[in-house]
Amino acid sequence: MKTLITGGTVVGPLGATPTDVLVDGETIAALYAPGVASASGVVADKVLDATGKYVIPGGVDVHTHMQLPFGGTFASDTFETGTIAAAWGGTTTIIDFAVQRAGEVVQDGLAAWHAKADGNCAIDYGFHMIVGGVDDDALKAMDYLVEHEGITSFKLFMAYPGVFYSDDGQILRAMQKASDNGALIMMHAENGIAIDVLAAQALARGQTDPVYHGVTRPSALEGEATHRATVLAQVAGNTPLYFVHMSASEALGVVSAARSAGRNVFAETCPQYLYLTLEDQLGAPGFEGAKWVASPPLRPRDEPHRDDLWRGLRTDDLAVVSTDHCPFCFKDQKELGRGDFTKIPNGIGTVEHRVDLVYQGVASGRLSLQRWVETVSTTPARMFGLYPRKGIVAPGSDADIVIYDPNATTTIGVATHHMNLDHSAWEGFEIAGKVDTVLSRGTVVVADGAFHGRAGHGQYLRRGLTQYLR
Ligand SMILES: NC(=O)NCCC(=O)O
Ligand SMILES: [Zn+2]
Ligand SMILES: [Zn+2]
Repeated sequence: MKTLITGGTVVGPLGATPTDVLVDGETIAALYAPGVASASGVVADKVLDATGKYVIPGGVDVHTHMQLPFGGTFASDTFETGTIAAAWGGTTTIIDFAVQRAGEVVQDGLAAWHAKADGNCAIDYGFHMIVGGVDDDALKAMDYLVEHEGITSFKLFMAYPGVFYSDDGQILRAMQKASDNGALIMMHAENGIAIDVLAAQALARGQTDPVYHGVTRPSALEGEATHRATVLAQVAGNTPLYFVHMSASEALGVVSAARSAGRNVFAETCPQYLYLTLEDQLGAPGFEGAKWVASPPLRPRDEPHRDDLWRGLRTDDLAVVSTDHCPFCFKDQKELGRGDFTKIPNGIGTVEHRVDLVYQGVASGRLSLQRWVETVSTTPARMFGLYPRKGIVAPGSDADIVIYDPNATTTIGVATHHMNLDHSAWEGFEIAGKVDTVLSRGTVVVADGAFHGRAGHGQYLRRGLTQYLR
């Protein structure tokens, strides 16, 4: 089956160029200057007219938590519902986090994630591994996963004592292992020990509302943990280090300084930290703010975090925008924390909206077209060993393609989204631009306002080592 995409402007890291794209089967076969394909007699089974639209590589969301058991419940999107929602939003690859908890065998945690995901995903998927219990066996398993399972990134937590938390010694040992086997260490950098003290003190004062989740996780404690992790990575042998869901100016400053010193230190942020605030969302009246309880928390409106994060995206100090998609319904899930903010399951659902939300940076003049594509697709693919199979519109790459209409508009809301979530953290957000058509490995999965894909189409991706080292 051959598909010719005509009349569009292909956007990639090198710029935006009017180009026709020929897809043959699951991959991109050729790129043509406008009109050259028809003049040279190229015959296709299907023609997609992309006139006036951008043709971009499918989005790569490297931070999702489908069906994650967390906070006494499970993230509400399954691999099926979450990947269908992702496809609607122009994301054609996710990397989800398989989990090993302290005392568990790492390979058992991985098998549990395959059991949830295999045969159920509508788009391609890979896994990182959360190592919740760094010990001799887990360290050995890290080698095994890199060599045999295509899992080349491991998340550690300086937050959540008693759940996923690693102490500095455990972090150092895991970093030493990654220095040896080439894996990337992903870090949740918040000082969880200090945060637990602040949270207990707030509760003792009767401060139980969702906003205190933010108040008790100050940005300085993200900055402190970020600094500590960069020092530990240096001591461990200059381990490549990637900070997840960065929210704070202090943390970004640490990353900028490390990068200026030539270190292999990288970071992602998420749309919630670019747009939403502690006062406007987390501080909503009553218990409403629970919808936006996530860690790190939304930051105060009058502090410089959001502007700094946008600047970081421009300079590549922030290389990636992921979602940290971890949805919990308001009813019965977020409500577990009524009267005690520490019991509100942490997480926000955004997997469907990332490509649109970052495009708003282009629409508002804060980000170039190239940086949009780099931060949502090309760099995540390179960072996590998927390039050039993913992340670029080029001959030989998987035909994961989004036709994006910059002249259409959409409004986000629970009535129209496809995530399994009874509210939207983005309710009423007006979006300039719209995902028009989505191809996943050559198959049209979204077109004409309808989903044409199927659960089970998505393939497991064995990943190589990071390709983003300096
Ligand atoms: N971020 C969040 O609040 N929930 C998901 C787990 C994590 O990434 O820390
Ligand atoms: Zn985290
Ligand atoms: Zn996460």
